[in-house]
This record gives sequence, structure tokens and C-alpha cells, in this order.
Amino acid sequence: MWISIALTVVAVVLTLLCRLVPRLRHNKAKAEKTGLPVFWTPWPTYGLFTYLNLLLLPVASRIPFISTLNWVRFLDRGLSWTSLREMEDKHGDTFMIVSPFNITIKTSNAELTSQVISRRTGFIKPTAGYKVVDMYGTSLLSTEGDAWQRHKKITGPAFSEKSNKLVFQESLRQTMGMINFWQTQENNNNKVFTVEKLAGNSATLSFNVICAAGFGIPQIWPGENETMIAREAVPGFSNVLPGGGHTMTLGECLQRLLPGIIWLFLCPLWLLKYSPFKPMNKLYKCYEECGNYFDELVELGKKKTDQGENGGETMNLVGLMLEGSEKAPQNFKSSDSNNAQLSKSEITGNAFIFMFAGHETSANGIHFSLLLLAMYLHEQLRTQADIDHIVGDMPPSVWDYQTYMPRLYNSMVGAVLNEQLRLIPAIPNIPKRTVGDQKVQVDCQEFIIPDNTFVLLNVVGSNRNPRYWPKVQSHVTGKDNDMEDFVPERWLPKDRVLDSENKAKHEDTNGLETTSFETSSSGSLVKPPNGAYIPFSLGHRACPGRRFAQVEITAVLSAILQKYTVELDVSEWADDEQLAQMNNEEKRKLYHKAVVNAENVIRRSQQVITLKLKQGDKVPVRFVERGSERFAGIV
Ligand code: HEM
Repeated sequence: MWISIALTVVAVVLTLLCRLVPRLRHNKAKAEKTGLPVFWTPWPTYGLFTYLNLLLLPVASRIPFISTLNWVRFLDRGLSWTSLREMEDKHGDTFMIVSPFNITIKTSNAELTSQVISRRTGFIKPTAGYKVVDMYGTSLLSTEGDAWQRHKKITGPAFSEKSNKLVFQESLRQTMGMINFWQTQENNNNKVFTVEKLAGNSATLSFNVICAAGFGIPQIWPGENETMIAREAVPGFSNVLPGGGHTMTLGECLQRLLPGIIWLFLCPLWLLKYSPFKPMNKLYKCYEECGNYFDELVELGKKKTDQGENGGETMNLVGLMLEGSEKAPQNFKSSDSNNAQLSKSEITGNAFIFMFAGHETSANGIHFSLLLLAMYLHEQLRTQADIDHIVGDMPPSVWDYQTYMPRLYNSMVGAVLNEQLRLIPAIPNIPKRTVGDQKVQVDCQEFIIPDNTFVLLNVVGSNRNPRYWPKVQSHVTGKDNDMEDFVPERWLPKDRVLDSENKAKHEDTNGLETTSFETSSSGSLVKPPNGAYIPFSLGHRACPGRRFAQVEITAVLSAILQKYTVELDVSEWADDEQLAQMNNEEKRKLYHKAVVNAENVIRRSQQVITLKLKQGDKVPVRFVERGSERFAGIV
């Protein structure tokens, strides 16, 4: 029997080799015609199969011989983040990876990126790779062509200046709620408060903002009551505790669902439901309850529409999606591309995407910005100087969007946010796929990217490409460029002069000279060359929530830093008494230890849909009232 099993295995392997080797050769020959460096792997680098890589690679990387093989590294979709520009420095900004199944081109070249994002039909979104987020229905994120246009036409109008204003006000209100929550936790007070779960709290804040501004379901922090919500609370949604037939709040469901999203895609739902393993049942429960919440959200939207409400004080995302859906073909159950209407599953699909894309990414922005500011206290001091100049002592509750948002964004606050996204982008690679052969030009050389090639726009590699930024020697690494360093000032216009106390000498602008806070004016932030800076992607598939996120993060950082300084928590190495007895040099060394630790934890970050700290990792921080800093001026 063993002999026949062995013979069968040998036969299968030989048959596979006979089929796959010619296909690999064929793809390699096609790729080599481009003249770019070509590498090979036996397994697909992009597509549905790559979800299996997430399971197989951790095993492969433990086997000494296998882990060193180039092709194993190319299969790692986190490579852009784990190796930064190591591959690009060795092989150039653009190279190809072939397997018997597909060809992939990976680029950090701005010229090529601009061509890719400007050709709508030549480079499309490979939607098969997005099926993982389609658990409640297809959406703006996961569709292409006519279907995408329909989603875009309906949801696009929600992102307006009116919405940005809402986001600004809600973000400020939520920041006050979060600070109050922190201050009232055990061992904290109004002047000094330690925060262990900055990532989780940032996620709650961002979730609360998208809920209120996007969906009209305002949220409160534990300890707050519903009278603090500027608008009316919505039963079942605005509670700190779950209501109706729910066992978890919507926020809890979503937070637990997102890390397990791959399993929902890989495992049949019945298996999760009836599995003997509790975490699998729990995941199924989150999936089910989240779905019920979305159904209730749609029902709520229908009720409001019937009552003639048009979303009033919100972006009215559900209302916009519902508009006309009742009249859609097959009575609200399906839709076709000729009708600018969405089916019910498409509405819930979009509700899920906007809720998850609208909070997870911005939350990372807030979290990482605060960590970087705590690590680089001199940059925080400069940011605070700008905030002081712009809003002084004025309480955030009266900051006016039109006056203050442009000024805050075009100051060190916006510079910090752009620099954070340059170094730690939420999405490290943006995938596209060629339709037909695509002739492109890079550095005066023309070549053809073959039909059906996957194109990975390397966000980390592009954002850190020294080719597109002024060359300045790094004070930190000693390298001939400072692309790996946190230097928010690179975003400030050259003519902005700092006086001896690092306070910016501002021109007196009223912030209203442009209609958008971001539009170019003499005082606006530096604009990198097209295609060089791509944290929000570019072109027609760029992030529709870019301004939403910029407004939110700007408001949150400004409101916190106006009153408080964020420091790394050093209590792991020295308690308050020990610290009080240290001289400046000892304090400097201690803080340096905390900075190195924070750097290491950030470098271990992993992409679970978005790039964030590895599960279980954290960098505790301590907020102190301004004027009572323990390390400012020392480190
Ligand atoms: C710092 C915050 C954010 C970052 C870095 C970010 C980044 C991105 C990127 C890179 C894409 C393109 C993804 C791809 O092509 O695969 C994208 C798409 C998208 N983002 Fe964002 N995003 C942020 C915030 C938001 C917010 C606040 C919302 C909603 C309120 C949002 C909603 C979306 C949607 C719906 C898409 C799909 C668009 C399409 O495919 O046409 N994002 N985002």
C-alpha cells in the first residue's frame, strides 16, 4: 500500500511540475521583456490564494533554510513594511515577481505610479482580493466599472465641506469626552493621566466620530450621559451598554470582528457557528450581531426618510443610499448597473465599509501621531507653539471650522499628520491589475506591462523614496538622507521662518482665503511630486474619506496638545520618586530607553487590514498639564 501511495505522490508532483514549470518559464519570459529585474516564486504573490500565505508564511519563516529564500520573502505581503526600502535599494524602485500563476510588478516610482492611477480602464482594482470585506455585501471599496460608478454616484455627495465641519465639531467633542474618560480612570487626575490603551481609545474616538457624523448615531464615553450629545440620542445605538436584543454594543462587535475578518472569509459560517472552539463561536456571534445592527440602521434610515428627514445634522450616508432604493428593480432586493440605486445588501456592505474604513485608519493616525510626538518632544513643543498662536486659550467647543481648520492644518499640526502617514501609512501597498498590455514610460525608457499583471504601488517605499525629497543628511541614522526620520518640518513651506524660541512667525491670514483647508496658498503645506506621496492613494480610486480623516486628526491633536503634553510612560524603568531624584543627564538616558522601546514596538507593527501595533503590543503614554512636563527641554 505504501508503495502505491508513494507512487501516486510522485506522479502528482511530476504532473504538477510538468504543468507549472512551462507556465513559470512563459511568465518569466514575458516579464523579462520589460528589461526590469525579475524574481520568481512557486506560489502566487497576489490574489485570493495569498490569504493562505498569511497562514503558511509564519510556519515557513521558522524553518531556517526556507526562511532565507528570496521567494519566501516576496510572498510576504507585509514586506514593504518589514523590510522598508531594502529591496528597492538593492534592485531599484521597480521590479517584477513571477510565479506559474501570475506576474506582479512592484513599484515605488512616482512617474510609474502617476501613469497607473491616471488610466482608469488600463489599470483596474483587482476586486477578487477584496472579497474578504464583502461579508455584508459589495461596496464602493470592492467593486469596479459600472457597479463602482453606481456606488460612487450615491455615496460621493456625503463627503462635502458641510460634512467636514460636522467632523471637526464632533471630533472636538469626542476629544473632550476621551480626556475626561482618561482623567477619571484609577490613579489618574485632571493634571496627570497615564493611558495604557491609547490605540483602543483612539479607535473608540474615531468610531464615535464616524457614527455621529456619518450615520447620525451619536456615541458617548463611559461616564458621560446622553445630555452631553449635541444631538438626540438614538435608542439601541447611542448607549454605553448594549440595548434591544443585543449582547454587545455596535462598537464592541466591530472591534472584535475586524481582527478575525480573514477567518470569516476562509471558514464557512456554519463551521464558525457550530465549532467546538469558543473564539470561533464568538467571531460568528460578532458577525451576526453586527449584521443585525446594520439591518437596524437601514430600518432606522427608512423610518427617517418616511418621516421626511434628510439627515439634517449628519452626512446622511444611509439616507443617501436608501434614496430611490425602494423603487429599485425587484423591489429593493437587487439592482443593476443602469440604475443609480443600491440593493439592500449593497447598502449594508457600504455601511460596514464606511464604518470600518472610516474609523480604523483615522484611529491609527491619531495613535501613531501621538506616539511620535511623545518620542520627539522637541517636535511636540513646536506643534504646541503653532496651536497656541492659532487658537490661544480659546476652548475647543467654540473653535470655528472655517476659521481654524485651515490654519491648524497648514501649521505643524498638519505637518505632523502628513509626516506620520508618510512613515507609517495605514495601507502599505495599493493593488491594481492591468487590462490589456500597458505601455508606460519610466526615466525616459518605454516598456510594456503585460495584460493581467498585478501592480503593487508600494506606499511605504514611495513615501520614503529619497529621490523625491530634498536630500538632507540624517542627524539620527547618519545616512545621506533623512527619509526614515520623523521630521514634520519638511512639510512646511521654506519661507516659514522660526524665531529664536521656535515660534513660527505667521503671516496674518484669516484662514478663509481658500475654500478648502488644503488648497494651495502661500501658507499651505508642501506638495510632493505627483505619485511620490500616496497614503490615501490617488486618482479616481483615491480615498473619499481623506479630508474627513485630515479634519478629524487635526482637531483631535490640536485639542489635546492645547492643554496637555504627551510623554512616554517611563514607569517600567523608574517610579515618580526615583525620577524626582534624577539629574538631567539621567533623565535624558531614561527617556532615550523609552524612545528606543517605542521604536521597536512600532517597528513590530503588522498589517491586519491596516497597519497597526502587533496584537498584545502597547506603548503606554502619560499626559501632563502643560507647564508640568518632566522631560521637555531635557531630551
Ligand atoms: C488616515 C486615514 C485614512 C487613510 C490613510 C486611508 C487610506 C485609503 C487608501 C490607501 C485607500 C485606497 C485603498 C485601495 O485602493 O485598496 C482608501 C480607500 C477608501 N477609503 Fe480611506 N483612508 C483613510 C480614512 C478614511 C475615512 C475616514 C473614510 C470614510 C469616512 C474612508 C473611506 C474609504 C473608502 C470607502 C475607500 C474605497 C474607495 C474606492 O475604492 O473607491 N477612508 N483609503
